[in-house]
Amino acid sequence: MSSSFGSRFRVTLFGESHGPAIGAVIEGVTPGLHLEEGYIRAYCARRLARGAYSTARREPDLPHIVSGAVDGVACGTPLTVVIENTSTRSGDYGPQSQIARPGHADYTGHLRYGGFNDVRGGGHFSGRLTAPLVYAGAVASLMLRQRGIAIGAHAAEIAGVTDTPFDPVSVGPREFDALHSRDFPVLDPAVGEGMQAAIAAARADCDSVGGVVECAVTGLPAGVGDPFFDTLESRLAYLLFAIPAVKGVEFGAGFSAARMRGSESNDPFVSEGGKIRTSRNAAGGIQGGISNGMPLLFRAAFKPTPSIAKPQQTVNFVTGEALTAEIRGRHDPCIVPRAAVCVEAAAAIALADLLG
Ligand SMILES: Cc1cc2nc3c(=O)[nH]c(=O)nc-3n(C[C@H](O)[C@H](O)[C@H](O)COP(=O)(O)O)c2cc1C
Ligand SMILES: C=C(O[C@@H]1CC(C(=O)O)=C[C@@H](OP(=O)(O)O)[C@H]1O)C(=O)O
Repeated sequence: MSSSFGSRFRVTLFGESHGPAIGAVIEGVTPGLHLEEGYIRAYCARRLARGAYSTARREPDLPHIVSGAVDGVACGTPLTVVIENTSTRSGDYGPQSQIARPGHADYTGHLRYGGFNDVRGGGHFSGRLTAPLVYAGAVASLMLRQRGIAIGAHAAEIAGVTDTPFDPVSVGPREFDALHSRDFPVLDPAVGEGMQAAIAAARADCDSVGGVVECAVTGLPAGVGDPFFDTLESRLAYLLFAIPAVKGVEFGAGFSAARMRGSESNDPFVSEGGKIRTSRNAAGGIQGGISNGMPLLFRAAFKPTPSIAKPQQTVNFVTGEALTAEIRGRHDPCIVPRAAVCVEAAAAIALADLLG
């Protein structure tokens, strides 16, 4: 069983998409931390379904704190947050409960839990579990903010439409603030229009599209991370791959470094006012698994949403009968716009755990 992560900042997720509630138990919160309601509300709101590019399932996702805080101040003891599921429509899953939705976790979940898993809405596998993940990320971000660490993410690519990338050397809180104030998380709003048109076209075709989230962290001191098994990349990737539908993670130049020469991939060192920096940042701020003081930069690839209305070949995994699946329900035609904050949250949790 592993719905828990971390040792110094530990997050346990619980619940299913169509149960009464989902939530998190968060351990390692700094005693006395002010759980700023406005900050946490705005942070979590970035994950809410909205516009024509999200699922039609709409819920306020109000966090109810049931332990670990008094009058909005963390006690330091386990902080438990409960978020009600208020818009379930389980009838969409009744007749298809034994049908393996291509791309979803119905079949593997059935194998892993001997058929006792809650299949409604993907149960514990659902992207819905990112609501408490994001709440925990908001708390972690408040802790990181006290250390001058800031995190921002944007939809770098959707259906082949690309946003302006972060400047790998100078990216900072100014870009993050702009992103956090926008409904659609892109640096260039005109690009966002193109992305939304591509999502609408896929939806009209009973299909879905994927994309890439780019994330940056600034203010992280040099020297964080350990070889071999606790490298900064490993710790971040571990959390990023917990987000449903993430299929690839790269740091800095990532896979494109495989096509560079050493002279392009190496970041020249410079000394500025007694501080050592690099004049480029192909390393994404990490060398030898340890932060070098430059912005951390990484990208997470999201596959297209698996539940699509287009007829697909599959089987009933109990009887073995061949079927054509025509999936009903309220699904995101693209996960990426809502997932940018999930990537920020995953990074915040990983870093809060590393920094202790
Ligand atoms: C924020 C978010 C929303 C998602 N929305 C949907 C959805 O509406 N329909 C769906 O089939 N999958 C959705 N997913 C993805 C599935 O949960 C995921 O593909 C599934 O659990 C299988 O896991 P895997 O893709 O990592 O193998 C969403 C994921 C996230 C992070
Ligand atoms: C509800 C959310 O996302 C859900 C994630 C999801 C999935 O299969 O991952 C399937 C859909 O839910 P359902 O089929 O149960 O209506 C999405 O709406 C959410 O993110 O809050």
